[in-house]
Amino acid sequence: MQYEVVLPAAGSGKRMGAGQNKLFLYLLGKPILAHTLEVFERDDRCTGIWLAVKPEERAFIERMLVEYGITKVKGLPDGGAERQHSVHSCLKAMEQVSIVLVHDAARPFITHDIIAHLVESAHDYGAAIAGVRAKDTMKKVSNGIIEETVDRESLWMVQTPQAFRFELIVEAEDVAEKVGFLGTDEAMLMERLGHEVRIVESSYENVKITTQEDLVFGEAILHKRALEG
Ligand SMILES: Nc1ccn([C@@H]2O[C@H](COP(=O)(O)OP(=O)(O)OP(=O)(O)O)[C@@H](O)[C@H]2O)c(=O)n1
Ligand SMILES: C[C@](O)(CO)[C@H](O)COP(=O)(O)O
Repeated sequence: MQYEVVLPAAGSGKRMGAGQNKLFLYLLGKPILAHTLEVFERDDRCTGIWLAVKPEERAFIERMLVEYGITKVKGLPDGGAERQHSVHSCLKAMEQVSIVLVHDAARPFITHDIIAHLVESAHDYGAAIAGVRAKDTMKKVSNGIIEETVDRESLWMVQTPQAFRFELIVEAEDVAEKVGFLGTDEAMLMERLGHEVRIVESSYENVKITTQEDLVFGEAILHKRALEG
């Protein structure tokens, strides 16, 4: 089952505090963005990559594509003020496909087996997202006071990729834009329209590089994988 992937890469990395797009930071001698691009370049099921970029970073990223031999990129539309807008910008630029994946470019450790499971689930059910079960006790807090402990058995920490039948996510993004709804992931846009969204068990290694600590964890993951061969 083939798919195309949307990689939002137009963020500012404020929580990283690096003073630049965190995707340009290096892990083991390679930019985070290059690590992520290589995953999809090397996946035979991936027939196209769409990158949402900041206009002022487009030329730099185009040089990165050449440097790392990335040939599947079909377009680099302008990103938007919010992640959702960047994703929508890519969807608007795409031709109709069967399955589209939305994946944070800041998650370079995703693997082909999880992608394949997501694509299959999206084909069968319409929408499927990656996640892992919560490991810590989760509580609702208000003004520094515990309000409620949430039953951990039903809690998942949601990741990307998030995979969809193309027409379903395009409709959900269009409706969200029309009514001014802003979600923190694509699944929210589907849920609010009453669509069923399946979750696929992912890996705790599929971290989103967000703060400085994630760089340390990320290098450790790469070293571990290098030792595993
Ligand atoms: N307006 C935005 C915001 C985010 N992203 C992308 O969405 C992914 C997940 O976003 P996040 O981790 O929040 O990245 P940043 O927005 O850069 O981080 P911060 O919120 O700390 O500024 C990243 O690959 C980021 O580049 C994007 O394309 N457009
Ligand atoms: C989409 C996401 O990665 C799922 O956990 C997350 O919501 C992105 O949040 P961010 O603040 O835009 O990085």
